[in-house]
Amino acid sequence: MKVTVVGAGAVGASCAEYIAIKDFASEVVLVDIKEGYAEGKAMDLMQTASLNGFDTKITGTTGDYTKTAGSHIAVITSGIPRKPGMTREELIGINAGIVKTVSENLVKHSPDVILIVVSNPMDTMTYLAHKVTGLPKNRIIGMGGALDSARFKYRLAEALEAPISDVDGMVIGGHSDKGMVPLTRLATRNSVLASEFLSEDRLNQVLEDTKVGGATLTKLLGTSAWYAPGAAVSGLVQAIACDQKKMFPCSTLLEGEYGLNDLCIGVPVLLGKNGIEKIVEIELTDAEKAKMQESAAGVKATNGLLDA
Ligand SMILES: NC(=O)c1ccc[n+]([C@@H]2O[C@H](COP(=O)([O-])OP(=O)(O)OC[C@H]3O[C@@H](n4cnc5c(N)ncnc54)[C@H](O)[C@@H]3O)[C@@H](O)[C@H]2O)c1
Ligand SMILES: O=C(O)C[C@H](O)C(=O)O
Repeated sequence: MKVTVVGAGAVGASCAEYIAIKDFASEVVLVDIKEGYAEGKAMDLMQTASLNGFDTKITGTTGDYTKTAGSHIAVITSGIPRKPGMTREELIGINAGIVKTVSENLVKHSPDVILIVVSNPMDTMTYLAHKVTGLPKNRIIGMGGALDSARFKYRLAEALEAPISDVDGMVIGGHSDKGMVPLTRLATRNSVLASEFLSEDRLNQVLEDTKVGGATLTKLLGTSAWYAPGAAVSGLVQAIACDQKKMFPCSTLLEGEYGLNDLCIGVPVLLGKNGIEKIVEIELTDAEKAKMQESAAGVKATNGLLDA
């Protein structure tokens, strides 16, 4: 199983590291535009192999896509991250051009590839990848909900004063400060609804903290986060590589599902060897449906900037 990761920066390198540590891929190719950078990151990571006990071979290249030929899965993390005070949507001007060129290059050398889009604004970049490659919808996956759900569980565990392994929860909707829809109604501690333990106010606080999870870290770090994003991507890659049929909220092209059309947005999907093998439609309340509609309107407004 060959995996390419484009962008050897914070998220790309973290993602490559988690993939290698989990030791399910034979090969990871890192690609960057900065001369020598991907080669350097690959060498540094390979020097952790004997320490961390993995056999995955990691190599790096400065923009030579022939080295990515025959990739089963490719992750796109190339692009600029936001700085404190910015929104993800403000990155579109620079990142759209990068994601377009990178997607074209990847598909040219690996026509059967499954793409995982990470660069922000992620839902719009996933939609753009569809437009430029024309790949079937099961083979283009946007990563956002897996990360947002991990942050939701972190905040739930904090509020419940419970170990994280005790809690479960999911975030759907757009991967943006305003567009996320954490499903607090369905959050649980060991199958018991979180609302049995937490007041409505406390659950709302969990919801609000989750939605600004990325912005909170960006303020602390001066750039956006990478450990949890890298881990979340590696989870999606593993689910596909190992045909796990695992459920994650991912950004996918909707054609009527959830009453939405012609956009990519986060909904639960099953991931296996074919990429997105099923979009899971769960029954939402009227309030949750309204939030999804609002979130979709935000994503569509950003998509509209692609043509501008
Ligand atoms: N979807 C998510 O949940 C999520 C999570 C974290 C970060 N992100 C996004 O991922 C992107 C990367 O974040 P980061 O922190 O790793 O940034 P970074 O600056 O550390 O790394 C980005 C890398 O991309 C490279 N790059 C730029 N143009 C390229 C091109 N044309 N081809 C190949 N490489 C190119 C840069 O040289 C750099 O090394 C940002 O857009 C960020 O907003 C998304
Ligand atoms: O917050 C960001 O800009 C990066 C990423 O989307 C995240 O949620 O960590």
